[in-house]
Amino acid sequence: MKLTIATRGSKLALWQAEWVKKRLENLGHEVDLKIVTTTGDKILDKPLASIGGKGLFIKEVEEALHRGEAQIAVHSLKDFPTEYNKEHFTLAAVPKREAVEDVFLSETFETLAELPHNAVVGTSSIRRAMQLKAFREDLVISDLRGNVDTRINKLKKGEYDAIILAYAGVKRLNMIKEVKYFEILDTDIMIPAMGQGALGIETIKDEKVIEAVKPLNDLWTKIEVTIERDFVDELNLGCHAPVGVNAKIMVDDSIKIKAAILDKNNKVIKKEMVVSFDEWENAGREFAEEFKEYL
Ligand SMILES: NCc1[nH]cc(CCC(=O)O)c1CC(=O)O
Repeated sequence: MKLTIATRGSKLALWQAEWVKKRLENLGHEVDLKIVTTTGDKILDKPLASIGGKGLFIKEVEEALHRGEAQIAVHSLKDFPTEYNKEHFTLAAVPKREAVEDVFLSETFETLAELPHNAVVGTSSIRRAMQLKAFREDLVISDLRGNVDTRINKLKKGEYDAIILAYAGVKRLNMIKEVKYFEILDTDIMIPAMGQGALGIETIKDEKVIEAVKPLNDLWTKIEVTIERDFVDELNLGCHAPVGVNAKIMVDDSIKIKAAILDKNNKVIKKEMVVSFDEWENAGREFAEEFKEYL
């Protein structure tokens, strides 16, 4: 069928929309892209958490769906709020997740541990900042906004000793080679954001459209990200809040969940839980219970 995908215009968003377009075309559909500019794209001088948090990269894209200009929106799942317009739209498919980790990038230092005392690390994410500080109290966190390519250019200009980004985004844009040193950060040190590394394919509530994108869904990824999203939702936190959460289905089918939050005294609280596969549906909300007393 004829389908239009609404997407943001950043290089990463376009790469992701093109990725979905190609797969839908392989399934025999005819696909166009419709590019939309969002509030999150326009305001580049403030940390995202300070401009209202939830849905900054979503609103204008959903408006294009409302106006009938597109039936599908492709998002970085990480930026897709747990509370969205479920009356009109649905998260119809989550493709297989890319690398979930964050990555350390530097022109001068090989690893995070080898950074000199008081080194300046660029990130505007409180999730990353709180975990960096927990790992190395001396590190100086400096604001860094912009698209993935903009942030890497700022690193190369020498404004930071290192920066932290989602590995998935850097990989998709094939930009690892632009930077001298990179280190994939173990999720024990840097717990990723909910849904990090995964795409969210949102559609209008039309059976034909939903059926068209369903083959792109990866059941394992869907289960992992559902646990992560339930966890964040249960704690009433947005996607720009100080919360890291990662669920991973292990080779023995058990599920390992890790999370870190910032408590009311600005201390990082970190816990891990292992559940059996058949408990996955309640796992995210149950795990969240263990964090409620700290918020
Ligand atoms: N917050 C912006 C954003 N949204 C998704 C990604 C990367 C790709 C992904 O996690 O799927 C990024 C960049 C980053 O955090 O480095």
